[in-house]
Amino acid sequence: MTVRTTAPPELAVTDVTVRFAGLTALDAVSFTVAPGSVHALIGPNGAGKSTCFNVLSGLCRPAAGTVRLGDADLTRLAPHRIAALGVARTFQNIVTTQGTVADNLMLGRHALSRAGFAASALRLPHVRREQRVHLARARAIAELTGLGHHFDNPVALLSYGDRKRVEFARALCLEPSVLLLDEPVAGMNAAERARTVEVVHAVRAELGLSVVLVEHDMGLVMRLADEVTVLDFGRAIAHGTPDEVRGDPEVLRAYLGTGADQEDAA
Ligand SMILES: Nc1ncnc2c1ncn2[C@@H]1O[C@H](COP(=O)(O)OP(=O)(O)OP(=O)(O)O)[C@@H](O)[C@H]1O
Repeated sequence: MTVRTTAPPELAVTDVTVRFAGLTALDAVSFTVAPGSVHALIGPNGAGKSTCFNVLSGLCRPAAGTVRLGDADLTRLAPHRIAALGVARTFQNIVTTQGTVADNLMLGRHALSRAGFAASALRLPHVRREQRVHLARARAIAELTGLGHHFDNPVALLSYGDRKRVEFARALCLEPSVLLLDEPVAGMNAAERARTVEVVHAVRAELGLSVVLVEHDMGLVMRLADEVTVLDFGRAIAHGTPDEVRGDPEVLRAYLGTGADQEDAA
């Protein structure tokens, strides 16, 4: 497995505002994802977490504000350009069912392939060499994400948790410097959740990338995140370590004013 030798660039979100008709879904939201860190976005339903992910991945264009990855301005770029600049994402509700694990991971490598359509169709020697390199890398990513023994298996035969991790591994196959994980454990049982936490730790340690996480499972957020940004009605109401935001009065108020059930309330 290749280990990143340079830190990924900082991801800086500055004063991002998104409006849908009369509704301000994000209101001058700013936060910074430190290189190599896990940064969680949390908040009650409708707080603007998905909208924020959609801005980061180019699916939603902000009315104002900027998103920068190091020196690159990602604001308003098309999704494929943002992916090419090193920001990959998983989707909350997409669970792959077609092809083998290898097929899905090779789709993730496609954007990195230099071979043109004609050369690929003719299976020229340099194309076959390139394919072998991509396949070896896809296999290494499958090992890292706990899917190595399933590499040649049809995805449809895997458990739900493994299928969700195929989506995760496919995003890693883009060799991102920032990975956007949208509810990576939604719908998983306790064992699958624990496994996913281990995999995120392993990926981060091995690949050194930054992770931005939207997740309702507060236990997982507390175990994984270095920093947390709390959104409420489109505003960033708190930033800090998991312990800092857990004790923040405004955060407790946002979560129905109790705070007692924080582990479940988000
Ligand atoms: N395409 C859209 N058109 C109109 N309103 C939208 C659109 N997408 C989101 N919204 C609204 O923007 C606000 C923020 O929604 P968003 O989905 O970003 O919140 P969220 O924090 O991800 O919520 P959840 O935890 O329920 O997924 C909500 O009031 C939502 O109804």
